[in-house]
Amino acid sequence: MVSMFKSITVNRIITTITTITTIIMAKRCPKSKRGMLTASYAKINLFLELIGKLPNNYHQVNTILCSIDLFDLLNYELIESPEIILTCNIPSLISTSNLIYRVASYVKERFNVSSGIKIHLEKHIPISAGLGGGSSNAANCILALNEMWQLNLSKPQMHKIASQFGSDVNFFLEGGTAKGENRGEVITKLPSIFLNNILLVNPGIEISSAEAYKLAYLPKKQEQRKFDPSNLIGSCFNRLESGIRSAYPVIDEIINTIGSFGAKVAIMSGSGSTCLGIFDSKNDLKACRQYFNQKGFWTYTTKTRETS
Ligand SMILES: C[C@](O)(CO)[C@H](O)COP(=O)(O)OP(=O)(O)OC[C@H]1O[C@@H](n2ccc(N)nc2=O)[C@H](O)[C@@H]1O
Ligand SMILES: Nc1ncnc2c1ncn2[C@@H]1O[C@H](COP(=O)(O)OP(=O)(O)OP(=O)(O)O)[C@@H](O)[C@H]1O
Repeated sequence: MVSMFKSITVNRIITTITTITTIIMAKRCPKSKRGMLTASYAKINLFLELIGKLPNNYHQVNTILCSIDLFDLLNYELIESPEIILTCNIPSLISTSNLIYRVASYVKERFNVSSGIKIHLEKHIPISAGLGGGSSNAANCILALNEMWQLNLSKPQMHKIASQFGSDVNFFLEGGTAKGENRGEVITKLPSIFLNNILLVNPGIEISSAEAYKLAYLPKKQEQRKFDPSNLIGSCFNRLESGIRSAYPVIDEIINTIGSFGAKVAIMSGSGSTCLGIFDSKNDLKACRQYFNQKGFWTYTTKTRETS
């Protein structure tokens, strides 16, 4: 009897040790994922000032970026064959110039990955619209492939890759609220800025970042604005806005109209063409949204997010 009791106790101890070891091993060596569905969030720029020109001819910026709850969906699936297959609900984005394809090809080659990947992009973020959709997808791809291909890349390694694919990609590796400096790729995380009742309006025109920067006025040092978090609403500003408002009267009209519906902030996001209004009153926002919907413009009601 005593010897039977002893053997049950020993078995229990062995089982417990085996379970604990399995959990520890699983945490250290996560199983390779076969598939993964992710959200790739957009951003708005609450503030963007031009500080000067960099030796590489890019503009030196000081910008405040916030993730918002508008997103594309990206589905990743491991495949045995070594290809990178990209599919998308918008056929014109199925191309080797898509940032997702470029990032995946680069990572595969740089880290000698033998397996392939099938990626499906379901696009909801308007394109060339100042909401960073392509950059967000690129960052999402770096983070996802790191897991799917078990690369164990550190955050600094991922940031190094990100900066090669655009000035906004580094922001999307972090998300939430952040300051962007240099050409935008030097990111400092900031305490989250919570903003609700944000209306996005896009008239359906695409504006490239290159054009927005080309049209911008570079202010002298004493004219440069500063972002003051204690005066958040009064600080919202975009130096790229006035050049675009002159070149595209529809953007000027949208910003004026958003203001006339009672928004406390009415500015352009990033390089445009999306404009945003921040409202105190939900009813004012609804009326404004309805006005632009009737004109056939794309609209979206959103809020800021703590992560990307
Ligand atoms: C407007 C913002 O979205 C604000 O967050 C970004 O500054 C733009 O980021 P992006 O679209 O990722 O831009 P990139 O792909 O890096 O650059 C596209 C083009 O925009 C111009 N460009 C971009 C960033 C920068 N700081 N100065 C520039 O002059 C350059 O002509 C560059 O060739
Ligand atoms: N995955 C992608 N999603 C959207 N656009 C992409 C993607 N890959 C490449 N592009 C190309 O990148 C260009 C800009 O796209 P994107 O939508 O990121 O602009 P944006 O929102 O103005 O970006 P930003 O705010 O960073 O200036 C377009 O010409 C588009 O065809």
